[in-house]
Amino acid sequence: MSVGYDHVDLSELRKRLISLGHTPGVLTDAVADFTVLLVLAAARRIREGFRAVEKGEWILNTTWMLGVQLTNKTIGIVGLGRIGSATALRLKPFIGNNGKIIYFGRVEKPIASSLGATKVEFDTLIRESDVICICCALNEETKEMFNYEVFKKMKSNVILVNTARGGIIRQDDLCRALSEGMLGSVGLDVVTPEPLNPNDPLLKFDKVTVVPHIGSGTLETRTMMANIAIENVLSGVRGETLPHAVKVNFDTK
Ligand SMILES: O=CC(=O)O
Repeated sequence: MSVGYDHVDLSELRKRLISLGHTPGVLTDAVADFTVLLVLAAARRIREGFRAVEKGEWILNTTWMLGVQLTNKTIGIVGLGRIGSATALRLKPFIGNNGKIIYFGRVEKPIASSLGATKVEFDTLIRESDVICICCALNEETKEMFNYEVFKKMKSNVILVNTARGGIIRQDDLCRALSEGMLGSVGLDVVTPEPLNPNDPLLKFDKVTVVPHIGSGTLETRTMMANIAIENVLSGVRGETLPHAVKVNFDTK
């Protein structure tokens, strides 16, 4: 019951002629909402704020706990597909008329032009963005695409949010970059492994917010996903084509 299928061995399915169903389309809004939530949470230091209140470390000082405002900023979206474009659409009012949306990778064409989003090289995106949202699928091309060399090129106060798959970020490199003082703040709904060990080094950085892969976790979306999964299963047991099938390509020649 997921839209992503990076956890399934497609070549094994192909060999065994097993069909694969997934639940596309219905989680776009939930995940896009959640991506915005993480952008704002990271920009406004929500995790540190909660902690300060809980630990009695609330300081009455106007220069304390200052965050970053999104007005006029450049948002970089990696993967302007369904979720990426819904995220960009939601973030557009926050950046205002002088903000910019740039993107790299897959694109839903009509949306990109109506957003006024500009396609750029990956290198440009990571150098110029104030906020980077990872919204692409995990595959051979995107695996560990965010590594130490990439973190080094980012703005020192960049906000990095990943609601796609943990494997797109090389996590050891992220910890190294953070321990060397790089990056502004980070919001992660996806990590490696899941669940993350509570002693994982990633959790010691105040500026990293990790949540437990709940981007699609609304009652509405999970209900739609369940219904799609049920339709897939029923069609499967009846020997019919799955209504929401992953293209496994059973070409065996
Ligand atoms: O991450 C969630 C999904 O792929 O459904």
